[in-house]
Amino acid sequence: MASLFVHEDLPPVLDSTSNPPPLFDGTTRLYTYFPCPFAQRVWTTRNYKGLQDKIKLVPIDLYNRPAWYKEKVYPQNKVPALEHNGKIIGESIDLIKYVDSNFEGPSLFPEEPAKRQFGEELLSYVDKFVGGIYASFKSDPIKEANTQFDYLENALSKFDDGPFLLGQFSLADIAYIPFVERFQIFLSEAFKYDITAGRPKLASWIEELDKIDAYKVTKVTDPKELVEMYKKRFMAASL
Ligand SMILES: N[C@@H](CCC(=O)N[C@@H](CS)C(=O)NCC(=O)O)C(=O)O
Repeated sequence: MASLFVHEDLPPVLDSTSNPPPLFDGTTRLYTYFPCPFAQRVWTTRNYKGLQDKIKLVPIDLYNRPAWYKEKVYPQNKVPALEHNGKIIGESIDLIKYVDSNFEGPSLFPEEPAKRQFGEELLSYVDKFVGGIYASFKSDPIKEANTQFDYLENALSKFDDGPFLLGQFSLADIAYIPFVERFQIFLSEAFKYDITAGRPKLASWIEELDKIDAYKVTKVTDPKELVEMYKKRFMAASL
């Protein structure tokens, strides 16, 4: 089934001066921070499944957080978090699986056992992919980027019935793309490294993802700000 995405106006961002929403009133809420790649995974999943009316976005200003968020919503004080059926659930990979399994809309995980198995493998590997690249900014980003993006290029060869990691668009693509998007910007800007050079499957994967509105509306809006943030956060010692 194709995406049920519909365009929407984004709600205002809540900060330390904002009142909490009427918590645990039966509304399902996704607490988010628009620039966060982890939260972006859940936002994209929600959009693709057409759940704009069922899961309300509650954007939080992470740099000026309302005290009630930690006290009353999510003691871990991170995003994303989902308020659903009187409970708060966190962790983006658990959440994209949860939203896919517990809400209506097109399924984002295939039925075929071989695809399910590889999908789980990709979802287990994603922290290594992300962590490896983050850690390498202080040492040898080119070497690590070669390893990690070759891994993706290789993974994209596994199924040839579509341009995505499991053939059709799935949770596996949603888990990786927010980070690939950011690494593409940063590696190009800071190291003149083009992640798609010599990787045709990766290039067409990104191109196809860019055609999916549910993802497109969640993309980085200010690449310059991202580059500055990455420099400060991951390369501070070398500045
Ligand atoms: N493992 C978590 C990571 C979430 C995370 O680190 N979110 C960041 C924003 S991108 C956050 O909330 N940081 C606030 C903090 O750590 O205080 C997930 O996958 O959801």
